[in-house]
Amino acid sequence: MRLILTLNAGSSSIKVGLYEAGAAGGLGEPRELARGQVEALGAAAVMEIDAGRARARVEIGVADHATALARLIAGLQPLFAGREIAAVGHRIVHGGADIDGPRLLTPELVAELEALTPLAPLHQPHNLAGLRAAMTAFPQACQVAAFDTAFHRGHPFVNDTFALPRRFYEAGVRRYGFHGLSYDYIAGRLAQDHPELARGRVIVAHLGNGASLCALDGGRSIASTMGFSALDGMPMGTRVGQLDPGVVLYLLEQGMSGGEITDLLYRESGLLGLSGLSHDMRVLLATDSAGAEEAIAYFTFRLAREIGGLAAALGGVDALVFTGGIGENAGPIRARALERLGFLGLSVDPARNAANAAMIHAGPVPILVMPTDEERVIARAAMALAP
Ligand SMILES: Nc1ncnc2c1ncn2[C@@H]1O[C@H](COP(=O)(O)OP(=O)(O)O)[C@@H](O)[C@H]1O
Ligand SMILES: CC(=O)OP(=O)(O)O
Ligand SMILES: [Mg+2]
Repeated sequence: MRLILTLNAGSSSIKVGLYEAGAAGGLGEPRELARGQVEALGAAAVMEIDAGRARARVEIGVADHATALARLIAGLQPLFAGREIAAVGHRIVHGGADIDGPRLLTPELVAELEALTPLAPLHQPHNLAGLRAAMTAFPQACQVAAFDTAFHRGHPFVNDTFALPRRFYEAGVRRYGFHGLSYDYIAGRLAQDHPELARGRVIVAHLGNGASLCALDGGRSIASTMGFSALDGMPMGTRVGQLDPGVVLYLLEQGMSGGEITDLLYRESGLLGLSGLSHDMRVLLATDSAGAEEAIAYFTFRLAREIGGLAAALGGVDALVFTGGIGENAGPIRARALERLGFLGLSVDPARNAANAAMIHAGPVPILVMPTDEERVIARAAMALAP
């Protein structure tokens, strides 16, 4: 059986997966052998992976993604036990306006993806660092990209554009949407486990370090809260979310540089900026301080607003799904946002919500908690495209 490695180099975390391809010809499901993750790079970063008979413990020990990814791939070798990696699947956050599915990575495509780096400065360089490390380590393997943006490329024009002069849309200034691998996985799980819901109007809230929501109509994305970049919509761990562009103009006039504003909006804002304490929702929920409370109040208020907005985009809501680290685990956050949404038929069962049960609703509209699995979607793409 052919081995597939998946790399998901996010803004601060790195996730890897090791799979065995299913039946030849791209049929069947990849079989998961192992997975590992580091939440944050840095001196203390260590990844431990257990693949049953083989284990690896990789001391990453650095914050820079290129070195970290090269060390990681070298350290994973014991897991492969002399077997060849047939394909490496990469999460690539930005695929631009035309890419609507996974692609084999060619030098031309890599150059195009490099040019998109300014649109996703927290992700694209790391994704491409993973690609370079994998090409060096596995020159014989085929390299496949699975894109966050691809799942959203069918949005109707009103959800794909800004009201700028039309030439900007033609030049690629569009609402792309992200987290598409996660939404693809959830749409697939819904179709399998709840086909009647999957045919309807479903709002999916992917709440992790990055956070966005997606409106699914019959399993297809019709709108996302993230736009041109992975900054828009929900406030996130360190990203600002929705912001009046007048603020950016004002900051420029005040003498801040582009680089300083980028740092402010991507790295110093969101939960961290509002609380003055931490980007991590677990820390905020466990802390009794005015800053933590205000950050949680803003996050849950915006979450309710975004759900209301997407319900309007869909013309109603037949189910709501929570996923991502916060969505899957933070009952108090779900409950607080849902307090405002009874008018949509969304209300929560406190006991099931506290237990992170698979279904947590008390009202007429199903509310589900579903673990996401971006790695599996990447592995499926690699398996389908590897010759
Ligand atoms: N029990 C929990 N309660 C609240 N937040 C949690 C909990 N578990 C995880 N999280 C949050 O989930 C985030 C990570 O989510 P994840 O989807 O793994 O993020 P990413 O893939 O974007 O790195 C962490 O920053 C943490 O704040
Ligand atoms: C696009 C995005 O925000 O990704 P992540 O949640 O991995 O930071
Ligand atoms: Mg994520």
